[in-house]
Amino acid sequence: MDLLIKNACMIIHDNQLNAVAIWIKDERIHAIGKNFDEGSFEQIIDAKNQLVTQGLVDVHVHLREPGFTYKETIKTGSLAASRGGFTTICAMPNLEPVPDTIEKYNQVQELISQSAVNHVLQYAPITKNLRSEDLVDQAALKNAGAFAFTNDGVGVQKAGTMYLAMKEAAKNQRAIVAHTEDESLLFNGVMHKGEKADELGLAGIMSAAESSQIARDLLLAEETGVHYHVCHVSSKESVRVIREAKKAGIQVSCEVCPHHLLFADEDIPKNHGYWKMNPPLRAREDQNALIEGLLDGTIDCIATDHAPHSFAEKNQDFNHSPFGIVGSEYAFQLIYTAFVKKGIFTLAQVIDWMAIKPAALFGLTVNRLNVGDPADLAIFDIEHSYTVDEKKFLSKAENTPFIGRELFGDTLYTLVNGKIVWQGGNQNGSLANFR
Ligand SMILES: NC(=O)N[C@@H](CC(=O)O)C(=O)O
Ligand SMILES: [Zn+2]
Repeated sequence: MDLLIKNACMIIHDNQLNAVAIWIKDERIHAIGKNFDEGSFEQIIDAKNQLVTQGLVDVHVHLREPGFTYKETIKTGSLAASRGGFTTICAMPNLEPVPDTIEKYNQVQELISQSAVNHVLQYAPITKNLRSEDLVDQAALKNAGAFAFTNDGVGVQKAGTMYLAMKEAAKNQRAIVAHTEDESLLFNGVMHKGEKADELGLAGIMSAAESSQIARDLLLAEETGVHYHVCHVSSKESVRVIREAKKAGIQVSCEVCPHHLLFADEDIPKNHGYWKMNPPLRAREDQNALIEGLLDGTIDCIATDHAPHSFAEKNQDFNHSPFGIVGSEYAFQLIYTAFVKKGIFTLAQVIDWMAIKPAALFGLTVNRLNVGDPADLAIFDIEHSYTVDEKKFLSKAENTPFIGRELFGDTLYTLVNGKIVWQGGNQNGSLANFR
């Protein structure tokens, strides 16, 4: 089918292109230009006053299938991501069973091929059952399609285990993606250690629980030469050690989550599970260090850590709720509203952090808006504002502190391989200067 997106505004490397047309044919971008004969297209999308971007890429989501389908499924999680403009998402392996053998990994792949509406790439774990003991067979899982290895949800507690995993991953040319958390430094903490935790009478998690394990891993990454990627960096010390490691030539990359960029612990209004996530919201200076880290290139990309849980699980206080918040459906909109509209980030930077860099880090195929690229695209009505309404979520879950927030940038369309997988409300905004 031939589809034309006309009057598109696109940002390519800081240049804004207005009123261009994108011709999509056979799942790919066939041509980009101005004067196509509209009569020869089966479908035409008029993107007047709207922003057309490469499909967004989220390297950190939890889809919960198999094992926890009451929280989310591959179908609902991938739909939620499509609504957010994501065309590729990378799913964490803290599932039941953990896909730590080829058989179990292939079973998840089969479920993905049956029900995902966008590209879902499944991570394989670093160790069997996510425990810091036996390594998985990386070479076999790589052959089965594993694009990277992670124990997200828990840290790899033993340095020796991490070292051996990194050595193997370097050999297999795969990244080690690390949730860093030294369990001996947790002391039953449920939120960031500081005044707010004291005020709420809750046990705190010190930043060093995260940053000390990053420091350990950076030296092991140097020793092994592996590509080491750090999940959801949350503290200023973590940013500092990663910045130093990059200067020293260590092959490290990292991601930050929207909630850590938008909030600090002092913003937590009450002792409620919708504010509980791992790592926790830290101090204002940590939040500022994360923004700085993105701007100076220490932090490579933005990832949501979409972590759905049931209402009953999350509608409790900090001591009883599990960690995690959902994020797929409004991540771009949060960043656009809080940072681009205020002139802190440019749209080109955000597209880089949410579409281009995350794909490049792991060698994933991505649309770069070149002719011949897969037609993975999102169209945002950038000036249309709406309120985050959990009742409209496509995710099964609604656990997020962003409920009720006013955001700009409704997702009008998400296209995967040239096929419309999400179509939103059709409000016309006005074409502002998107940068
Ligand atoms: N981030 C969270 O708070 N929770 C995640 C695990 C994780 O990403 O660490 C989950 O699986 O629920
Ligand atoms: Zn994690």
